[in-house]
Amino acid sequence: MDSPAGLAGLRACGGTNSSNSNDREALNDRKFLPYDVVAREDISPTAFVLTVRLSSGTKATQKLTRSRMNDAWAHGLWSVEVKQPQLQIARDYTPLPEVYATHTESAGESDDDTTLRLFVRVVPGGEVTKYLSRKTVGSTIELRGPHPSFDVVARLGDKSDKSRALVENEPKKMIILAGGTGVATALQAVDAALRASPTVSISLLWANRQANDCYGLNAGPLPAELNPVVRDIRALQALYGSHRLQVQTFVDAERTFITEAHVRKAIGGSDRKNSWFTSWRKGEPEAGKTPEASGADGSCIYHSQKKLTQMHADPLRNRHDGKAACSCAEGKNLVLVSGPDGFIEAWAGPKAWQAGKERQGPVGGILGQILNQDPQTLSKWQVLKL
Ligand SMILES: Cc1cc2nc3c(=O)[nH]c(=O)nc-3n(C[C@H](O)[C@H](O)[C@H](O)COP(=O)(O)OP(=O)(O)OC[C@H]3O[C@@H](n4cnc5c(N)ncnc54)[C@H](O)[C@@H]3O)c2cc1C
Repeated sequence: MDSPAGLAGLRACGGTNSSNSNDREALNDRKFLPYDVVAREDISPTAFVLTVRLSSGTKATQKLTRSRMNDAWAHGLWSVEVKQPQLQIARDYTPLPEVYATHTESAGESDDDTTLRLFVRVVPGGEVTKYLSRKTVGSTIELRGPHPSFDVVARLGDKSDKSRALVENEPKKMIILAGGTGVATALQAVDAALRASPTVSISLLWANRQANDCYGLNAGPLPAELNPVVRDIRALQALYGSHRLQVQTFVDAERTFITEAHVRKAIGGSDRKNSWFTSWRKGEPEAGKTPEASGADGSCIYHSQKKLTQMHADPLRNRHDGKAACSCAEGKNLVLVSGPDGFIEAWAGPKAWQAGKERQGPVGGILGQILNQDPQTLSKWQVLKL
């Protein structure tokens, strides 16, 4: 995640020039709109999930909000900004995927449901998180968005809504290294990828400070006793199969940490004999494979490694025209790194500022060491710093 005090977290709080009042009063990326807090679930003294809904508006603005949320969910990764009105500052938060629709009967199903769930951790001295920590059911907060981030499904190989064949024919892997609330972005990616294709499998490595942040993930308590994030992960596993969403948790307080060995194992997968990892260990390229054989087009916005270093986010795809967004022969496996700046830097190197936007920059850190040693590996995997 970006530096909270960085420019990405401090977009100007302005209005919209649009003449269309529905447009202005439905969720939009220019004007902040009031949302009611309709539920609050505390995970620990410093972490909680707020469930919010558009405060007012006509049926038309609610439907338009819902339609914009649907576009954002179709895109995959996205965030909204929350404004602290006294200080006139805003910060980004990542809506948790609508897995709650599997826990409740009504939510997420109607065409005017504007519900969003935000997972927030209070940071010491943090202005917006302090403000949000005081919010209870009946409070109002102001939101704008959606702000699209990366389109993980396109990067895995999907070309359009009408042509899912690419992803379905080619098993793809996604490895996610998540630190703390970085799990919100991880869950967006999990939901988007598993929904898109039955042949994507995911390994989520989730690091937390305290055990109760991820308590009950691997066994034990009934869903009602679980915190909302753990409950969502279990619901996703129930929906798609725990073989497709493997989760390992690590707890600082218990001195368990994600290590390079965990990541190598996740990338190498179970069939070590035929994996790129074995080739890399032997210092040999995989038989018959060259970087070009992966089919990645150097000009493709989704699959060119060079282009990725310059990118801030992926454009929204036109989900209905059926046109291929890229002409690469195949997609990429993905390593997603989502968490505080220090976490991202250690695993994947720092992001880079350019022309007022935070770009991906080259892959460094531990993943850089792993991946850059073998061109075959680089041709098949992409790292996204989130
Ligand atoms: C795209 C995006 C999505 C995000 N999604 C979420 C989300 O779903 N949930 C969530 O809780 N946060 C999320 N964040 C981070 C969030 O935007 C804020 O930066 C964070 O909540 C702190 O805001 P603040 O105003 O309370 O702290 P600030 O007033 O900005 O910072 C106060 C102090 O705390 C330090 N600090 C701030 N954040 C952290 C941190 N994470 N770890 C360690 N020190 C920190 C700062 O360096 C500073 O010294 C996201 C950020 C981005 C860019």
